[in-house]
Amino acid sequence: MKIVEVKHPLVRHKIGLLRAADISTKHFRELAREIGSLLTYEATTDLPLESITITGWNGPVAIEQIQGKKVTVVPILRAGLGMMDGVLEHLPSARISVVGIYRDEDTLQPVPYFHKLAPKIEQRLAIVVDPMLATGGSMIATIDLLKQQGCQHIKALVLVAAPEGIAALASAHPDIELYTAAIDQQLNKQGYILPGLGDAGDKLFGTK
Ligand SMILES: O=P(O)(O)OC[C@H]1O[C@H](OP(=O)(O)OP(=O)(O)O)[C@H](O)[C@@H]1O
Ligand SMILES: O=c1cc[nH]c(=O)[nH]1
Ligand SMILES: [Mg+2]
Repeated sequence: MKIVEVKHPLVRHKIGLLRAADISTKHFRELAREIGSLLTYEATTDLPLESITITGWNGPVAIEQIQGKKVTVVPILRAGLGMMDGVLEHLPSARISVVGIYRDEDTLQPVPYFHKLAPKIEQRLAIVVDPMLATGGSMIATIDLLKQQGCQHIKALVLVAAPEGIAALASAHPDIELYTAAIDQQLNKQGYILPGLGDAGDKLFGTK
């Protein structure tokens, strides 16, 4: 599995701000969206371009545009919604494929409860977004679902990844690419990432 821990100073700065215990809901949301945008910039460096000729101010001019491959953004509910607008800043025409999965607090197993995928998903690049890759169970279940529907080209964008989650994801889906703003130290006994961000969904939605 290709793993990219983005080292850009803007990303390093913003992920540091996200770790503050007293961060406001507003600031957490802003930073999650902004880092989502910066990760998208990194994750799209290999999108193929094609040349076309258009009419410019002084006649025909050759320009480059991203080739026809369609994109779907896949937020994993709830917390993935916090990164979705950052992706759409760069890919405003992308279809959205919503996947609802929560992690059972006791077993740490992913529990699917909803999905509504974009049409022709087998022809699309899927950019899956979720702030936290902890055990990896939620991301693996989402990618299982996308592949069952025929999706072949998948990139995952997360804010913080635990080594345990990276290993599990690489074992289950070695063909995908993972972009993360930080690889942290470990999981605690409750399956939370250390030093991590705490509960990203609760921080984004103000539910605690
Ligand atoms: O890698 P895992 O061990 O599966 O854990 C990570 C998952 O846990 C969190 O979601 P949560 O279950 O809290 O749902 P929420 O987004 O609705 O808060 C997070 O947003 C991931 O989806
Ligand atoms: O650290 C973690 C792990 C799972 N889910 C979160 O929101 N945070
Ligand atoms: Mg949560």
